[in-house]
Amino acid sequence: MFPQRLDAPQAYDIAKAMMDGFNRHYRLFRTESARAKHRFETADWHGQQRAQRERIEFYDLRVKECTLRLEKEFRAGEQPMEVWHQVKLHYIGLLVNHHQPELAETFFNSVTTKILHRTHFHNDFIFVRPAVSTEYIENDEPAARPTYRSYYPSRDTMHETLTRIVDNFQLQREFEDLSRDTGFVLAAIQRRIGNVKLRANFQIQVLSSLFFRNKGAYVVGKVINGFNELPFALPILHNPQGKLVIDAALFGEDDLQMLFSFARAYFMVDMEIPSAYVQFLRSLMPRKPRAELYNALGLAKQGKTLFYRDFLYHLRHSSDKFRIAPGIKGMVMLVFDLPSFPFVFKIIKDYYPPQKDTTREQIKGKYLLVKQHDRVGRMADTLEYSEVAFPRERFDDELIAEIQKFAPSQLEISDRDGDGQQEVIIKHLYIERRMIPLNIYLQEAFDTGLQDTRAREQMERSVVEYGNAIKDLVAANIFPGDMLWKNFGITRNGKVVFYDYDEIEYLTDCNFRRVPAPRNEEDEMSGEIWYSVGPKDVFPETFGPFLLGNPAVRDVFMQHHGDLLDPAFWQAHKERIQAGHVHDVFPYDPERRFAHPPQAPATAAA
Ligand SMILES: Nc1ncnc2c1ncn2[C@@H]1O[C@H](COP(=O)(O)OP(=O)(O)OP(=O)(O)O)[C@@H](O)[C@H]1O
Repeated sequence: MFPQRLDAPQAYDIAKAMMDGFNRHYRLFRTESARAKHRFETADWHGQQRAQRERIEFYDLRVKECTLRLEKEFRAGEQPMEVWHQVKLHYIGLLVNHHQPELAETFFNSVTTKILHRTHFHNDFIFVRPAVSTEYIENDEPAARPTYRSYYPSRDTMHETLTRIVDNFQLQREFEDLSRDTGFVLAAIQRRIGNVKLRANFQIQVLSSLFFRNKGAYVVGKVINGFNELPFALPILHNPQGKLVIDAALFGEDDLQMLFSFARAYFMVDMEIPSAYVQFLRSLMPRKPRAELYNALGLAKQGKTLFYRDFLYHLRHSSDKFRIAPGIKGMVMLVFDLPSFPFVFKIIKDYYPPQKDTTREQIKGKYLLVKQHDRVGRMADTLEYSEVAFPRERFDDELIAEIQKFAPSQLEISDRDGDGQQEVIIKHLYIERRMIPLNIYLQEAFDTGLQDTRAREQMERSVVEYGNAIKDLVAANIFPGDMLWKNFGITRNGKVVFYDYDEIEYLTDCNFRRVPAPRNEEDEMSGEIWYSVGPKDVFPETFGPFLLGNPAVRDVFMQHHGDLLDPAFWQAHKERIQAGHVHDVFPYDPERRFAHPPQAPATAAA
């Protein structure tokens, strides 16, 4: 029932306290994101990575703070439901001119669901659906920057305009030769658009904040001509002499999808109106769900909310059943999927075989490590949910039996919300993009037969990419632990991505050792490991027998990645990282990099 009067005085105060809590959160989030520019200018790479990691924690801290305040000042948990109903309505009122209303609604949900009982998790009390529109929000303050800027060059002024676009970001560090680089960009644009006639609406639109991640800053925008739009991104990096360079020009949806991939760390972007950024980015990548764009901007809680809404919507508009995911079953994770939906759901099992010496807490710790670490395009991001309810009739019986057997503590089948429908409630799960497991992908090639050119290419590409994936992880200080093919998947654009995190370690925590020479004949003949092995010892020479049983696979692997079987390779990377080196990660093919002429080495330290 809609209340005709908002007559509970404490309702406004609670709503206001909640809004203050959110505003404080966004202020801190934005300040940290805005500082990325200075860290980039001063080449503070460790600082940038630390900030990327720490910012992820901000949200939960602020939710906790706000929940405590509501309990302390208003005894929020004891308030009757009429009051809570009014709290939501007051809050909507406070959102009318807000610049981040969708984020503030999610914050409201996060706090409220900590206080109210599950039976009240519906639209009267929380924002199951958004109440306030994010369309056409503008910041009218006089000094406000617009979300994006438009430039209207002619053919003759294109070069100069491109230079001005980059100049307008006012980076406080010198370019090596900006005009030369914008010349490269111009040539790349011309290769794309050729000699087409420039229409009346010809323009370049550029988001007014740079996107920062690791050692890069990215200009993001689009070229519009008539009915055509060409998305682009320009990575700006430091060259070895410490001067700025535009490193490449990325164009089109595919390039941008790579840049904004779910397998990479989140960007730092100074945004007053995030929904306007998302809308702009969506025009560049229409197939990318909004949830993933919010994630990529570091607004992961919003990503999670939108993902869940998309998921419920998909459930309503589909009829297939959840099933055990195809592939080799995990020893620590129970994995299921819904064939019509491109994600997998992972539950930590209650017990594991003896070779998996781990605990639920340790596994959660590893997943958290991946979330906070630079994923370098090689580790899938996961969304973590608790108490997720699914309709029972959508579950395959075999899957229920599997969960009952391996993860009974995580399963409840009941009608918790009292609507007469049985639900499967999973206490804790991770959700991640579904990929084709690499073992299945390779098997497809073997089944077709390697005499077939396409099958052979599929095999070769997978093996080369697999090694590249491991090398990228190594450069990012990650030892994947379990490198079997089944723990890697192929994404839509053919990239190999790792997804089995329970044995992951920092490279710098591992000891890479050579297998010692046998002491005597007995050692040599023994099928057992006769030398002592510490918990963090790794013997790269022993990887071969597990991975390279197939001679064709072995040939390709040894040709491109034989160094992965040499302890010296791992040790050298470990030492580089320990010496403070921060690797370069290019979210594009190295061939795309502009060929900058080599510079004389710097005389002073940059
Ligand atoms: N993102 C994904 N896309 C597709 N399939 C997946 C995905 N994640 C997991 N799987 C499937 O589920 C299986 C088990 O997943 P995972 O490797 O995460 O579990 P695990 O218990 O950690 O495995 P292990 O026994 O190797 O430690 C995989 O072998 C694969 O077949």
